Amino acid sequence: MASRPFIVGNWKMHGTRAMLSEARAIDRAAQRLMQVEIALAPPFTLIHPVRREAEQIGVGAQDCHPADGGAHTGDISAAMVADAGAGFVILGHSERREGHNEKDKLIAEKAAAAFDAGLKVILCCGEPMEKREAGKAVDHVLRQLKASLPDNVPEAGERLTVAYEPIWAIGSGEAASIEDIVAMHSAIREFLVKTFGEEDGTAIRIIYGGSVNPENAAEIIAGDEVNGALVGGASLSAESFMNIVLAAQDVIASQS
Ligand SMILES: O=C[C@H](O)COP(=O)(O)O
Repeated sequence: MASRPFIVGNWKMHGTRAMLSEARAIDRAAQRLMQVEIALAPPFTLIHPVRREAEQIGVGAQDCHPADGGAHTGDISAAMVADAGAGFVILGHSERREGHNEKDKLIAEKAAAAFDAGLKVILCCGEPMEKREAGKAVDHVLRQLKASLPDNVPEAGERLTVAYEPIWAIGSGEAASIEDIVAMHSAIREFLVKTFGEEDGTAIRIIYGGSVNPENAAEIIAGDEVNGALVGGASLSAESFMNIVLAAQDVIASQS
């Protein structure tokens, strides 16, 4: 695990302004938990309000369009989310790959646009159950990752985070086993070092997502090559999200 775990709450399509009280509570609690890097990715409509309310935590978007602007009704560019106050964008989430038929090439184009706009990128990858059962999970994830990366990743160690999210673990209440998580993260690390060189390849954070909750967070975050967590359902209440952050803080304390 890295010295400073990265815990990101992905609110998905949840949240109206009533949720701002949760963001405020998370931000207040974050002041006492500086050993953990905390961020929220609310829906587009809440990026600016969350940024205004929360000073200690990172704020990001859940998608962006690959073009700078133009006739794309309903879409939002990377520069627009940056202007709204986002510092990063989550790309390649399986819910976008499946629900919006997003392919690796488009995701790589979105990532290039995000980097150009000065954003950091959390790039998601993960296998469906059939691939895991067929013993092809690692091959599938590495192929997906390779194809979803843009040709140029500026300051990769600092600006790229990889999120490993096995599709079957998302929202199922059934996280992957720690052995499977560590094995996949180690394979991803090897790929990143090969692709970006020793320095950047070891600095890129690899976080795990898929049914992380306050009960399983410590075991997952303490895993080798696990640098944090991408949390969906359990990030919707400040209490459960901060219990995950506290678990990460305890892991750091126990290792120092
Ligand atoms: O982006 C977050 C992941 O899809 C995990 O969601 P979950 O924690 O609800 O399983």
